[in-house]
Amino acid sequence: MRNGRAIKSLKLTKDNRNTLKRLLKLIFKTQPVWLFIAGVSIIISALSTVIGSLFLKTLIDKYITPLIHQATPNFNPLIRVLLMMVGIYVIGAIATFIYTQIMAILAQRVQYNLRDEMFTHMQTLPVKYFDNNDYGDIMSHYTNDIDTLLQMVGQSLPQFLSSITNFIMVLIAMVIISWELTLFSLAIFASSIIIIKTLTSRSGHYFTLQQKSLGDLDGYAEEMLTGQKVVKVFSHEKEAEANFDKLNNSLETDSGNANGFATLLFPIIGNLGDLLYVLTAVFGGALAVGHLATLTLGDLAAFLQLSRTFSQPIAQISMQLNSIVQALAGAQRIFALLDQESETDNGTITLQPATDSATHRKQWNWVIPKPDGSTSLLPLEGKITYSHVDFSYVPGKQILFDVSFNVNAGQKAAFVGETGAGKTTITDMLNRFYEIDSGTITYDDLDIRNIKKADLRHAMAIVLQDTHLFTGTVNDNIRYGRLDATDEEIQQAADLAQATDFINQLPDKFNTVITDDGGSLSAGQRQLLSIARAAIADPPVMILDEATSSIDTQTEKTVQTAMDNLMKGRTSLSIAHRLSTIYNADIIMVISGGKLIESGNHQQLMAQHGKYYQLYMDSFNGNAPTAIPPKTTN
Ligand SMILES: Nc1ncnc2c1ncn2[C@@H]1O[C@H](COP(=O)(O)OP(=O)(O)OP(=O)(O)O)[C@@H](O)[C@H]1O
Repeated sequence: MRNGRAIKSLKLTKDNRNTLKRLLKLIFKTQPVWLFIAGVSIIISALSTVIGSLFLKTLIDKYITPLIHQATPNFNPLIRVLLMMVGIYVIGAIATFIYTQIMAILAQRVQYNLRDEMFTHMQTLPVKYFDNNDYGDIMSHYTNDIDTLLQMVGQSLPQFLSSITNFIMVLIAMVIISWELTLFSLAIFASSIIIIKTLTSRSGHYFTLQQKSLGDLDGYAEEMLTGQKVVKVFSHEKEAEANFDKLNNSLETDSGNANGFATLLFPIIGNLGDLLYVLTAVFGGALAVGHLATLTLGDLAAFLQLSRTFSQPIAQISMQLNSIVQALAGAQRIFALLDQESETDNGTITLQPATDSATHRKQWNWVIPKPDGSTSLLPLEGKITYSHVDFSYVPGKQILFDVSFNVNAGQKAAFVGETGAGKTTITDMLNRFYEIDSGTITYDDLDIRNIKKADLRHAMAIVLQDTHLFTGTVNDNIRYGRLDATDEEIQQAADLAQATDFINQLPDKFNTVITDDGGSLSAGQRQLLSIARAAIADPPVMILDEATSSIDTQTEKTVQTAMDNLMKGRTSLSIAHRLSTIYNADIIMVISGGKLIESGNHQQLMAQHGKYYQLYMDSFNGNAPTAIPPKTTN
């Protein structure tokens, strides 16, 4: 089961209690003063209910009953106390208004902070996290989980606290009036609690299933949306629909069960309240009539009123517990994301710009700290060396075996090999998306583990097979490579990337807004923009994953020219899917099953008559050109 989906049992287990504690701490940290005011308002609101009910006893015994025996009753004292009673309830209503408003605002604040914290933390997570969790799942933290949490902090939690406070105060007031009647009510209450507990634990279980089904459905819908073209191309619409129906059905069943239980709870508990009321009235009447307890008419009326308000919080507590339990599932998933370990970085070597005094060209230096606190400088050149590199994504399933090679600054290196051989994995090791198991990788003879990750990544640019464009103008998308690039530099990068022609045909040229990951552009055009983006970053090392997507021959030529331009004067590691593009590479490395099995230039490898020779002949269906293009260097 994947991390994001690992929802644990939702009974109020230790884990759940810890989540609740952590959440309460978070709420407290957000606005302690307002939280305190809300707490006081909850107490005032509960007090007004109790005092109002107790007033009923005084009202009946001291003001109404004596009036019955008076020939000319004076209603003024009665009106006075009635007004006082109204005053008490008004104060209670104001207090309720205050705490509900405060909690609603507080909930928004908590939600805002959590979203912010989640997004900030997400930026620090290693690529591994995104490789191992699907986007739908991660997205649902920002939508469902946060929403249920908002509901909980804004409504369920304050209502729950208010119900508990009411419950305690009402209980005290009931004992003051009659301990016998209170004991009787408590006995009935205890039986209700047992029933409620059974129901809520069942419903908690179903809510967990519901959240999980929702995550599955979201994940699937997202996957189908992003892969919609592939679904259509392979005519898998029916299967996609059938799978969706399956997930939708299980969501329906799970939410049916969860909500069925939740809606079942309210009437059951409501009726328990009525039962309590009737039984208390009968029992209280019997006590009074049988003179078994000193109960006045006022006592009985106030007690019945209290027992009414006593059963209400019970009904509410159980409902609110349901929402809280449901929100805790979301909170647990959010905290699980926040607890994901950030990418660690022990690198101390950094990059620093320097201007070459002779050429006035901007250059970069590695700044290497020394034990005595001083630093030494080393020019950034772009020499890459792998020594005996082993790597596994998952422990026990090794992908790279003893990979060693050297690419000098300015050289072109190309990786070839069957699909899944490990070409992309080799290049991913250089920017430390993953850590190698053993061996070393050096950049300008510096172990990359000693270089700060941000600076290491700054020292190279990647043009991926699947380009990603952000919503924004063409300018913005190219500038993503270097945020301080001027418009003129962007123009030059676009020229280098052969992208100017097509950009000028767009409605607003460089200011045309691109949406939907550049959906309105062709695969080749998207590739050219991503080449321009890499060109503007202008690092000495380029990693190029050649596009496998079918682009027409003319565009392919343009992309190739753009790539060649990009490689000029730099070290390049390219993953070649078409052998025709790598004749003039300085080193061609043949990868098979995670091992480097042959290396050399085109002529050397052809002369070996090994795997490369075979691949080359196969790619021309045995009709390889007899004259092999001569090796050229830039
Ligand atoms: N994130 C990952 N987690 C686990 N295994 C992975 C991951 N990425 C790749 N692999 C596995 O590593 C192996 C090498 O994959 P890699 O993408 O490096 O091959 P490749 O030679 O670049 O293939 P292609 O030419 O198809 O792009 C494959 O078996 C692949 O399934």
